[in-house]
Amino acid sequence: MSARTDENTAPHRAGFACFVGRPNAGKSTLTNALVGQKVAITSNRPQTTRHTVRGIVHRPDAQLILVDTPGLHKPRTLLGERLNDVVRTTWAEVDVIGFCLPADQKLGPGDRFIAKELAEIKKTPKVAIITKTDLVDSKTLAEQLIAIDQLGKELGFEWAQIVPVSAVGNKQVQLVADLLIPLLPESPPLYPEGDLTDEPEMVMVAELIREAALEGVRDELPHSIAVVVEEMIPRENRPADRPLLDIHANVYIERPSQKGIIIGPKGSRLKEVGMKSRKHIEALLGTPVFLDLHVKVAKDWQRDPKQLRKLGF
Ligand SMILES: Nc1nc2c(ncn2[C@@H]2O[C@H](COP(=O)(O)OP(=O)(O)OP(=O)(O)O)[C@@H](O)[C@H]2O)c(=O)[nH]1
Repeated sequence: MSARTDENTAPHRAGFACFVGRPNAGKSTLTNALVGQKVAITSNRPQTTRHTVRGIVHRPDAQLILVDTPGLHKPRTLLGERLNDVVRTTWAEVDVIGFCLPADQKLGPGDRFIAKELAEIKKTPKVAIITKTDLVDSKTLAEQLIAIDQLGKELGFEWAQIVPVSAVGNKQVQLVADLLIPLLPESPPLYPEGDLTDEPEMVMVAELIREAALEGVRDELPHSIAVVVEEMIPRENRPADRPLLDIHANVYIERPSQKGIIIGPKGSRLKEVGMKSRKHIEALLGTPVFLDLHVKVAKDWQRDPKQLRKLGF
């Protein structure tokens, strides 16, 4: 199959891009805005994107496959080290890297740490994406643009582009895709049209539950929650026009003392987590769902290689 769609038009391009940046930089939100459907986990807590989730932007002349990675950070646990490995492996494999920097925060040591790592990946074009521009005035934005340009120069490389965007305010979201696409190789489409993600459904369902469980919990909890979907089976003997999918999932925490926080008074919080995530799961899978959630303690799972494997890391 030729990469050219027509002799007079530009060649078809297809390839992989990943967004990097420190926790909370807005990577997941931008991925969702570009793909136009909720595929990556977002939350106002740092480091919630554990799995590599791909969203696909389909255009007549291009296919942009987005790989959403966890934030690179100083590893304190075995989980932290594994996450950083995932990030580096992803960087080395993609066609273009989008470095997300929030407009409302001055460049800090965290950004420099990532930028230095990026400078090591010489061959891959790097686009600086200034996120959350709705939070700042034009003067602050201009200063950020200059600072980012300078950062590249200090580290000995040029950004292929620097583009400001607001995923929440829906400003310049399409422009981000417009600028990334020319940096992709000429290639026919790599995925069937209409595919939004190739993440296994069970992992995405687990992410949705985890996202709901993270909402409004205390600071110490986010890194201690893992969700595993044990099974998803269509309920038997349902009328054809009223199917029901039974989903059994376990919410893992590290210490018995965390159980109360997740479950809430008389189970009220867990019920809410179930209701909220069920809505998202039904939207994702397009079928009514019966969600059965259990909270389990997996002692110190972040430090235990066997548990990590079991929980999918
Ligand atoms: N005002 C505003 N807020 C944004 C924008 N994009 C993201 N946010 C908020 O910033 C927070 C973090 O966004 P995420 O997309 O989860 O950030 P992330 O970089 O994926 O975070 P990690 O998964 O922790 O690496 C959330 O509360 C978002 O709602 C934006 O364009 N404008």
